[in-house]
Amino acid sequence: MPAALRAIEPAVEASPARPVLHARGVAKRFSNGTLAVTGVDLDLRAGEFVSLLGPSGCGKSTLLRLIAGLGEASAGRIDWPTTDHDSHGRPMRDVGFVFQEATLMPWATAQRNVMLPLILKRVPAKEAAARADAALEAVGLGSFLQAYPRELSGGMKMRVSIARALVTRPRLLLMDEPFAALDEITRQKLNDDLLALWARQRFTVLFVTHSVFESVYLSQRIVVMAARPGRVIADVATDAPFPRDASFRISPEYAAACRTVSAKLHEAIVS
Ligand SMILES: Nc1ncnc2c1ncn2[C@@H]1O[C@H](COP(=O)(O)OP(=O)(O)OP(=O)(O)O)[C@@H](O)[C@H]1O
Repeated sequence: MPAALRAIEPAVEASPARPVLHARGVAKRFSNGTLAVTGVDLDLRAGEFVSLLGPSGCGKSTLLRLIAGLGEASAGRIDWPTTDHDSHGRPMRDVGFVFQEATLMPWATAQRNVMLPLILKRVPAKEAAARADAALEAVGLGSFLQAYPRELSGGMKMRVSIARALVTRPRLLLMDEPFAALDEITRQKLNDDLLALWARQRFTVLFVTHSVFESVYLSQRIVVMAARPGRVIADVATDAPFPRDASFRISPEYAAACRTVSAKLHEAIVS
């Protein structure tokens, strides 16, 4: 296996049966009284690509943040059945997070940005640099290691952000509308490149989007949420085989899956 791929190999073997996350009855009420999500059940298995789809305000980001440990659930449980626990019995969540904004350090090169999570884990600088270079190569930025964010396009910045999230080989990659701010052509290219990377590495992905088309193109399962209060109303499997490419986008199978998911999204909006 080329070094670039080995460097961001996931810590978990891809196995469709191996559970990564098991959430039951998860609720979050904020201090102002807003019930952002309630009664959420969600299972993720190793190597799965799952999308969370729903209208604005249905609690997609809140759920992602709870899974990442960036906030406590008000009720319910989020278990990590195959994850080690620390001495206080807390799960070592081991997630990578990609936000809608690339959130790069503007004063640092692409390489230094991607090294950051490794440096925070006290990985020696030389090893961190080598792993950052390999991760950047894997997202197609091998020639931009020393570029600063201001020298990169929006799509390239997002690639750096993905490399930074994957460089620690997380058990679960959480992506919160990562491509929403990009133009359609760049977005489709990044969809393709993300799928190609996922096919090689088989990390587990939970991907938040507003787009039916994006969710159907990328995912094996689409979890549809409704708002007020935020809750899961459907879990739709998309059986089309991988790899998926431009021909899938114009296939009857894709159109049919988009219709099914659109109908669920419509239910979510009117419910
Ligand atoms: N920190 C907070 N304090 C109070 N209410 C919040 C907070 N964060 C989110 N909310 C509310 O919780 C609900 C769910 O918000 P959330 O951002 O999770 O939804 P979303 O589906 O990700 O929305 P969008 O698609 O617009 O990003 C909304 O009503 C939102 O206003």
